[in-house]
Amino acid sequence: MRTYRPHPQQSGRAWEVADVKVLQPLLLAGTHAVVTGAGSGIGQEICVRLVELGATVTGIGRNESALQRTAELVGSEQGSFRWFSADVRDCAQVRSIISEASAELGIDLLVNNAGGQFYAEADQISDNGFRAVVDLNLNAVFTVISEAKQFLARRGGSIVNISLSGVERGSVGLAHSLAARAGVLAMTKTLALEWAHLGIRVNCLAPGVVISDSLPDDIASSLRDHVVPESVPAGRPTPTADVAEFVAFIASPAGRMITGQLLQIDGAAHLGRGLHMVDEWPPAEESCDESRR
Ligand SMILES: CCCCCCCCC/C=C/C(=O)SCCNC(=O)CCNC(=O)[C@H](O)C(C)(C)COP(=O)(O)OP(=O)(O)OC[C@H]1O[C@@H](n2cnc3c(N)ncnc32)[C@H](O)[C@@H]1OP(=O)(O)O
Ligand SMILES: NC(=O)C1=CN([C@@H]2O[C@H](COP(=O)(O)OP(=O)(O)OC[C@H]3O[C@@H](n4cnc5c(N)ncnc54)[C@H](OP(=O)(O)O)[C@@H]3O)[C@@H](O)[C@H]2O)C=CC1
Repeated sequence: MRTYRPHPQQSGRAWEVADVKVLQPLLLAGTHAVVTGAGSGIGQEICVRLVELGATVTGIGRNESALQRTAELVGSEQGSFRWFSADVRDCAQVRSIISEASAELGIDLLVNNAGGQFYAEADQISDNGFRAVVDLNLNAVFTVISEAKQFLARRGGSIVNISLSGVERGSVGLAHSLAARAGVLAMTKTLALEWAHLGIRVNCLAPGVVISDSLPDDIASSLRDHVVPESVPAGRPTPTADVAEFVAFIASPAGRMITGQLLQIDGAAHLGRGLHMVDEWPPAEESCDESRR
């Protein structure tokens, strides 16, 4: 099987640095953003960058010490960060937090980033397992958006739903998650239509393989050593900073006509052989023969 490596000219330090900041300082001054899953990984990076660009950011997640860590990471010279601990699947908690955080400020940007799944082939996913993943990655997104709508409508805000690269195709081990994310994509396009007259824009950003600090070591090394070389034509993972910068761009005036879109930030992974997030894929020939008997 062919494996992918980064272009040699791009392997030097200049290309590797996480700092891809291209947006103007204080671009988002005076705006209020709500970010779910703010205590780690992509969500944490988004919070740090939005505050740096001058936004007031409200972060939501379950783990208080993780959210506190994000609060410590954000600078204090530009915007500001406060956080609420909540499970995004809990409608009552979401309603009360969104109202408290946004009654005065309204919402200019909502980032639905909280999400995740386990990896299993479809016949290893129980009804409850399927339901749990759809609850987190689809139903909770609708809940948060519904509660935020009245505050987004005040000044015409923007919604960014963090999706998964490959959402329009398939990837082994992700039937539940891709079903949920495909639902979010359909919802994104529909709300972009329904709410355009309110000035609300709705988009999906779909990272490819992101190896953030929050991943357990064994998963991080499996992604780095197997999934990226085998599945990402660009031969490199997607840095969290690239996702954060694009979220800020979409929220800025430069994004004012961008709505109903899916942007896959993935080094062409969605055009490649697909992700195989389970061991032993394709199955050994014996097991194919076995199943034909
Ligand atoms: C192509 C282009 C490139 C595409 C490039 C794309 C790259 C993809 C890489 C993606 C990376 C990420 O998303 S990074 C995000 C990493 N973080 C996470 O994924 C963590 C979040 N995950 C979770 O919290 C859990 O997995 C989740 C199920 C969603 C929610 O947990 P809950 O506490 O609600 O649920 P639980 O009570 O634990 O479990 C509910 C049911 O799920 C079952 N379940 C749980 N884990 C299971 C497992 N490993 N295998 C089978 N079944 C499992 C349980 O047995 C239960 O079913 P019963 O026994 O029947 O009751
Ligand atoms: N890493 C990757 O390769 C890719 C990730 N993605 C997606 O990007 C998003 C962020 O992932 P990433 O940063 O990598 O992973 P993380 O696991 O670091 O981030 C997920 C965040 O969601 C929060 N979260 C999970 N469940 C809930 C819940 N029920 N209520 C509130 N918050 C919740 C977690 O915090 P807490 O547990 O404290 O609640 C955590 O901060 C996810 O949707 C993920 O699926 C997409 C493509 C690739």
